[in-house]
Amino acid sequence: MVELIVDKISQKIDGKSVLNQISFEVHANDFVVITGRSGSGKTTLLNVISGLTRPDSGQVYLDGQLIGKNMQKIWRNQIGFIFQNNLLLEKLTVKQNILMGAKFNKSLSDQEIRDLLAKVGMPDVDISQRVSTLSGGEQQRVALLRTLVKRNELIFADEPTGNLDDENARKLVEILKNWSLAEQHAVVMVTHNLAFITYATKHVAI
Ligand SMILES: Nc1ncnc2c1ncn2[C@@H]1O[C@H](COP(=O)(O)OP(=O)(O)OP(=O)(O)O)[C@@H](O)[C@H]1O
Repeated sequence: MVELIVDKISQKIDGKSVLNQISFEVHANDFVVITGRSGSGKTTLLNVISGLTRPDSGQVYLDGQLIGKNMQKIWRNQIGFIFQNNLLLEKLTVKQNILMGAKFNKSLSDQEIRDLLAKVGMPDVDISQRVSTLSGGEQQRVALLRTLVKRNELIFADEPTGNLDDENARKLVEILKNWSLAEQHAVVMVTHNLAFITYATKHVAI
């Protein structure tokens, strides 16, 4: 079971204090929601806790190990990422895009892919159609599945609902939340949408 400890992270950018002594812990099943106004430092914090940038002070530990260099192996095995602009390969099909995630783990049968699509409210989609023919909300759900099939114990999501209308945004967050509960996995989600605090096991306001 994954354990992430964020310990007194502080960061200045251009002399301005962006993060000030931020601490929280993430355990299996946690759904951590990080909120803050635009420019408050949400993405900066996510970059620090995922090891992309070093903080001015403070530490981040993943399963007792200090996060720092050599993160690639950890990303592949333990951490999945979801961003606002998930880059699907537009010329490839729904199935091919989802399998790109699965290749890190195991391959999936067509029926398993259809079952996954049904779970995210897309039971009738043709898995051999190009993703470019799907709506923006559908593409975002395919991108979410591509990450989920990697079966990482921890997912970092940076404004994953950014391009979606309210209804589709809520659906996507519910999928993530249900996945976290069902698989005992953890999610750290950055959002400016305060409505999503209701899904949180922990709320970090910055
Ligand atoms: N590379 C950089 N160079 C200069 N300033 C930066 C850089 N990256 C971030 N900043 C500044 O740091 C602050 C925090 O930025 P950050 O992107 O973390 O905010 P955010 O909360 O994610 O914002 P948003 O919700 O608008 O995406 C902002 O004032 C931003 O202008």
